[in-house]
Amino acid sequence: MALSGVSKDRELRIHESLDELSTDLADYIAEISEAAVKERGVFAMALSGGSLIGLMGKLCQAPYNKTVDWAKWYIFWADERVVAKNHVDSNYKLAKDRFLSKVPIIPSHVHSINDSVSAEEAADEYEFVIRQLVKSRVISVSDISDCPKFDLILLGMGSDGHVASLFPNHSALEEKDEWVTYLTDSPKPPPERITFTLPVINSASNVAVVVTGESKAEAAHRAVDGVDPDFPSVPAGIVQPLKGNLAWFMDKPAASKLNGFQFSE
Ligand SMILES: O=C1O[C@H](COP(=O)(O)O)[C@@H](O)[C@H](O)[C@H]1O
Repeated sequence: MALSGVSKDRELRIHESLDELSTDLADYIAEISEAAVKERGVFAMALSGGSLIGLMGKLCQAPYNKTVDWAKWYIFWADERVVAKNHVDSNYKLAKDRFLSKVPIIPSHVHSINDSVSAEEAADEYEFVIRQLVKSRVISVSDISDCPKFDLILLGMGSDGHVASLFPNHSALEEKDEWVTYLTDSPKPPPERITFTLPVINSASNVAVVVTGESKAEAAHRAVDGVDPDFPSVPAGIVQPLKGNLAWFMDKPAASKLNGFQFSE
């Protein structure tokens, strides 16, 4: 790793290259899955879309393709665009093409949204599915928030600082009662989306935020370097698991505007 450090309970893992970041991310996911399978017998992970999925590519290669206990994996989406599953904008399609089709995860363990109903119905149905899987303990439950406790939630971040489909100044950010909410006016196309709410994200055992590229440096600075009344934070800055671990994976361009940290080589 190029640099590592801790800031306000966030572990910062800053890498020289995308290749190095991908290897570290694959190691991190494999370790968390192994620990979850040992402790609970299953591993429940929620994905996002975007650049994150390409950066997970090493999980499809040796040694992980042989060492990971794929049959125990359950896959969810922290956010999804309400489009057909074969649509170019579908987060499911991206994950299927680049990751799920290359590893032996059991198809019935892959829980994607219903793409043939409205965004509101898709969010309600997805929350219902998650509630059933909490009941059967495929997904654990938080002892402090009454929310599902995913073993791992993987988030990307947009250059505006959004995570999942929680955008700056959008009312979905304030949703406290639902586990899954919906948008019909996403500032980034497509407009119709479902998203995990902040209480669900912040109830996970582990959350990783994966951020690359200079276009995200300003938002990463806002999120990591904290809140100042004249310098508002962004949704990524409010991701702070109540009891879980938070790790930020960055390349150097994304980390180039961070300040105030002690890094060790
Ligand atoms: O719209 C979305 O954008 C974010 C960030 O995507 P990236 O390509 O800039 O990494 C993604 O994490 C989210 O899941 C997706 O729906």
